[in-house]
Amino acid sequence: MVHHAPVAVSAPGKVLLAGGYLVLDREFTGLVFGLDARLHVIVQPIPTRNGVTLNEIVVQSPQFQDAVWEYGYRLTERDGGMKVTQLRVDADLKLNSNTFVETTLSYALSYMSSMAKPTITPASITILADNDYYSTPSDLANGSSTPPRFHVFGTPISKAHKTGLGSSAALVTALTAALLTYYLPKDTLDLSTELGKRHLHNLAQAAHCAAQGKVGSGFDVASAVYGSCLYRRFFPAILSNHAEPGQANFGTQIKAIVDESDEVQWDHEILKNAVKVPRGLRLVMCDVSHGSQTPGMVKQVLAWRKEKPDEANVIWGQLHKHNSGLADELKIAAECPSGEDQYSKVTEHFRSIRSLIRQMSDKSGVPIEPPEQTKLLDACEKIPGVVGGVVPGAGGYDAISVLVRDDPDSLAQLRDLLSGWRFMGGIDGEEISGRVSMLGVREEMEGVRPEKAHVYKQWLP
Ligand SMILES: Nc1ncnc2c1ncn2[C@@H]1O[C@H](COP(=O)(O)OP(=O)(O)OP(=O)(O)O)[C@@H](O)[C@H]1O
Ligand SMILES: C[C@@](O)(CCOP(=O)(O)O)CC(=O)O
Repeated sequence: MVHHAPVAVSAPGKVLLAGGYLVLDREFTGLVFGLDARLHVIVQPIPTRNGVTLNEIVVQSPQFQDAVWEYGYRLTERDGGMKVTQLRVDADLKLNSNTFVETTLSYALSYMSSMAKPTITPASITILADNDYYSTPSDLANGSSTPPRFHVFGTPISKAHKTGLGSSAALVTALTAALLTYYLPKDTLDLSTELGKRHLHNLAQAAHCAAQGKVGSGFDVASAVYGSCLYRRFFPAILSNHAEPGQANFGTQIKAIVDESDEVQWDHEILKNAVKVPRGLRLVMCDVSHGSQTPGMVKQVLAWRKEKPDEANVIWGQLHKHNSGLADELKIAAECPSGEDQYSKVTEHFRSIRSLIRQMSDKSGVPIEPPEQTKLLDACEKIPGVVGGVVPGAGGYDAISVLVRDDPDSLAQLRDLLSGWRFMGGIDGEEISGRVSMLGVREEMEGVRPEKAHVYKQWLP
């Protein structure tokens, strides 16, 4: 049997600071920051134990309850790729499945078996998420005890309160990268090269879209692979017409999608050099606990744009100008600091973006920056060290992002404001209330990266 050495890979979370909704259209770009909250995946040979069948991959996420998923895999006929099936399931299959893990396994194993015919040996996979992906109990959040490296939440994943940092995109990316690194020789796929990263990106986007059941802009997977960047999306048709794992020709199709055949070419753009944060500033993410995201926001905004293209396109154009201006001014301030008021243009762009987002909210009827978030952002802006803030991504009641001077005084003032804040809002006629907490995350430039597997020893089976 081929013996593979254990591998570990991590991928960052994300925040779409500017370009929500616009980035769905290839005409516009999104300013996306990778965050230093990472999703870690470790792959190792399966420990021998009774009952392990030949082709078995066991995945576990030890921070959560009932988070062990066992899969069998087999190469299918008619070039259908590798079929991955959950084992030992019973009546509660629905409760205990993990679509993102299962789909990523099917896509990555199918891609690999369509190429150099590597031996897919049984493996044990462990997923570990940095604590900020989920709201932690208050003793962790207020810093009264030293948080463990990986907090054990003790609930099923479905019950954990997500903070919106893109856990599924980071998971799919880190899992895909870990599987490729574990099973393929370095001369077939090397993630430290541009080509290796591009193949990872294409495969992770395909798996993430399939697991989500929709083709989004893909900014979250792009930043999980490449880190902070200015992102222009891919043409969606590249992922809307292929077979599913197990169906005829999936093997050839997924290989063409990942390696890019003559007919299949990706046209996304990743501009890493366009994104900088001046030394002395940092991004802060504030989680609105008990907030919730109104479903269908994207659908409703796009429906409004379709119905009133003239009205929407004026706002889209102005927003794009300020989104790009924000990225440009941050870069200028990072590269050539220019005295005390060096951030005044950055602040102006933040204010214009917020005002345009509120117009978008009014006209589309979608609470992208709802009044409660307006109050919170206005209060943050009054703190002297705050350069600006926005509702990131799709907006709504989930979170706000603030760019602030990275000094203890400014951060303490922001933390004080947030810890005393009581959030009251209404979603679809339902009253919600909650607290706001400052997450420990900040921007990070680096995307996916290899880690040392032995570091995770105490959390492995
Ligand atoms: N630590 C984990 N272990 C195993 N699976 C996980 C883990 N974190 C996330 N997942 C998978 O990702 C799913 C959550 O994906 P979803 O897209 O709803 O959240 P998200 O990516 O964090 O959201 P958002 O895009 O709003 O930031 C979970 O249901 C699970 O399948
Ligand atoms: C609204 C949208 O542009 C951003 C959604 O961002 P988030 O999931 O709220 O971080 C959708 C997308 O880009 O796929």
